[in-house]
Amino acid sequence: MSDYYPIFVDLRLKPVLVVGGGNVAYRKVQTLLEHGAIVHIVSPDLIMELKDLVDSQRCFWANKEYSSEDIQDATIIFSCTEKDEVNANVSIDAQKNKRLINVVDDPEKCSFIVPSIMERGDLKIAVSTGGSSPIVARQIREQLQMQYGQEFEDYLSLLKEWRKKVKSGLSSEQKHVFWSKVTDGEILELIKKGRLSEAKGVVERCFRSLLD
Ligand SMILES: C[C@@]1(CC(=O)O)c2cc3[nH]c(cc4nc(cc5[nH]c(cc(n2)[C@H]1CCC(=O)O)[C@@](C)(CC(=O)O)[C@@H]5CCC(=O)O)C(CC(=O)O)=C4CCC(=O)O)c(CCC(=O)O)c3CC(=O)O
Ligand SMILES: NC(=O)C1=CN([C@@H]2O[C@H](COP(=O)(O)OP(=O)(O)OC[C@H]3O[C@@H](n4cnc5c(N)ncnc54)[C@H](O)[C@@H]3O)[C@@H](O)[C@H]2O)C=CC1
Repeated sequence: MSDYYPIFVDLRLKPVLVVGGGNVAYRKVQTLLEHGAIVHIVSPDLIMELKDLVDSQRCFWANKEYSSEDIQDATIIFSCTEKDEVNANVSIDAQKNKRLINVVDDPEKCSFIVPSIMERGDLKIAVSTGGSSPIVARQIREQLQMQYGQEFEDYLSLLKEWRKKVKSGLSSEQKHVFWSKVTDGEILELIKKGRLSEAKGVVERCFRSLLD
């Protein structure tokens, strides 16, 4: 049986607790903010980068050591301290309260782990080694970034634009022909070469030819 079930969670406006104010906490906070979470940090100190985020009101900070009541309504909790005992307490409290918990230096105490992620518009790829080697997860993410370039952003938004029209305007057989044609590589190649309007024209013509 596999340990971790992967899902993509909508964290926009959801309260998330981060315990600790060092480099690892900073890395987790950055990704959380990029995904719209409301981040509450509890730590007796913060590295400068986190202090800047607090000063610019991008997240909240309680300047204190962690205690059980800090959990409040956080749906997801990250324990990012260097102290085993503190991390263990946060993990116990989180599990008692049935919240999801990530303990950064002990996969055994985690109910979830964080993958290495890359985005190209609507394309999001998350890579995990199940904790076996975070460095390998990062290296694979870097390779994927080279393989899937910026062109995927325009490519996917163009395909998305057509989804509604195709859904209501074509039969299931025609749909199959349409999607096979527009995803056969030609459109992607044109976008990659910076010829987006030409690519749009090819899609349009493909749609029309199916209606004839
Ligand atoms: C289990 C997990 C728990 C969790 O954090 O969720 C975990 C645990 C640990 N990481 C450690 C070390 C490092 N981790 C990184 C980086 C990343 N770590 C991330 C995730 C995870 N790390 C989860 C498993 C992911 C998986 O494997 O699927 C990434 C993917 C995501 C993120 O953090 O946002 C992010 C790369 C993001 C990117 O660049 O894309 C680097 C720096 C680097 O490599 O750049 C180092 C230093 C080099 C080294 O020591 O390896 C240590 C040892 C600490 C020690 O020995 O002191 C532990 C503890 C242990 O394993 O016991
Ligand atoms: N999962 C991951 O991605 C990685 C995990 N690690 C591990 O993560 C841990 C943290 O690493 P760093 O951020 O570099 O450490 P750090 O020492 O810079 O930061 C630890 C932070 O925890 C705070 N803290 C300590 N006691 C606390 C308490 N009682 N309540 C609240 N906050 C408290 C400290 O004040 C400090 O801000 C280390 O144990 C390290 O081995 C390291 C690299 C990557």
